[in-house]
Amino acid sequence: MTQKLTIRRPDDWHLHLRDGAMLRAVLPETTRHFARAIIMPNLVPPVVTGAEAAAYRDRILAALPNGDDFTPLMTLYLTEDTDPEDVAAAHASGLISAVKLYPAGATTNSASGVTNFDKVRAVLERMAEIGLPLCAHGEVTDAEVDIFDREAVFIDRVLDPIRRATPGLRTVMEHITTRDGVDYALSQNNLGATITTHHLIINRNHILVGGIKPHYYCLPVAKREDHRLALRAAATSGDKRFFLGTDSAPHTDALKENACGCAGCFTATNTMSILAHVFEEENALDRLGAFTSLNGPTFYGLSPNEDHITLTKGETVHYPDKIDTADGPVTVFDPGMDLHWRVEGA
Ligand SMILES: NC(=O)N[C@@H](CC(=O)O)C(=O)O
Ligand SMILES: [Zn+2]
Ligand SMILES: [Zn+2]
Repeated sequence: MTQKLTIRRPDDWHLHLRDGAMLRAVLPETTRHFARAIIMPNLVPPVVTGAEAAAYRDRILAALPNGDDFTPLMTLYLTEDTDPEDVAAAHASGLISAVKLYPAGATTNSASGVTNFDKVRAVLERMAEIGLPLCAHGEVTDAEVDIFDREAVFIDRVLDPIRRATPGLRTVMEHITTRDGVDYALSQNNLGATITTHHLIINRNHILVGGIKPHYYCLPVAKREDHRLALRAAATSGDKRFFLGTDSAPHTDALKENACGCAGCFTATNTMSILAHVFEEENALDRLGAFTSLNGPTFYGLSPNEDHITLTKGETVHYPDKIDTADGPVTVFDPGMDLHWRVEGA
């Protein structure tokens, strides 16, 4: 008997679409399955003002494949010069859904991020007043902190102090990668945590054993197996604090397979197949829809999508190894296993 699973159309609560030729090449990979996505603002230069977010939204809409129904949910990149009034106006007009915090230097295109958190106090307080969520890339950047500890240290030194100092600030811990992240999320209210597809699949051995695998390198870097298991338990638990943010982050092969390779895994293409596989392994197929389609809208105060998708299990599903772009090929994340779930009609 063919196994079938029908869920509400999913959304992606953390997505990098880039711009120009890359945007045009990767956008269909997301809009094929997803109805909405939180669009990351780490372009070069970053999307800082409401006017810049409006222009970026227009470029995304102009690049949409014919007939695809997709809503980009825009974000602003928080800098030490961000104007609370501009943020509030962008929120009031319905243009933006969140503000993104990058500690300066933490990840790809984060040079304009925050170093001195006192300088963004007024913006955070305004956001708490108006109910606008803060999405945080949760890693400290101090040279003396080991890269595998940077998420846990961020929670203690930055996130928890911000939340105590700004009661009511709705916060999303983006792409959590540790048991510490899961435990902190479970201890809080008014807080969500996105989990990526790839962090449910890989641990740090996948990056480093048998030769360095640049296509498994992303930030926050994958941690040891115990942390991956904690993420799988959280994602498949149904707990409303956890939802999908693929963090699908395209970089060309030339930039990944490089002496100083870029961080980011490109998972838009095969994410739904991989997630169905993971949830089936965890005996949690009945909770896939909560993770991909219900918990995110609940956190962001939106309705779940009205329409549905159906996944069927059958023969091995083949995805392209690479997506062609005018800038060069982008490698699709390899989960290292055969996939059998496919989204019907797509
Ligand atoms: N996750 C990544 O490894 N890379 C992201 C940035 C980010 O989400 O931190 C990117 O923009 O390439
Ligand atoms: Zn990030
Ligand atoms: Zn990201």
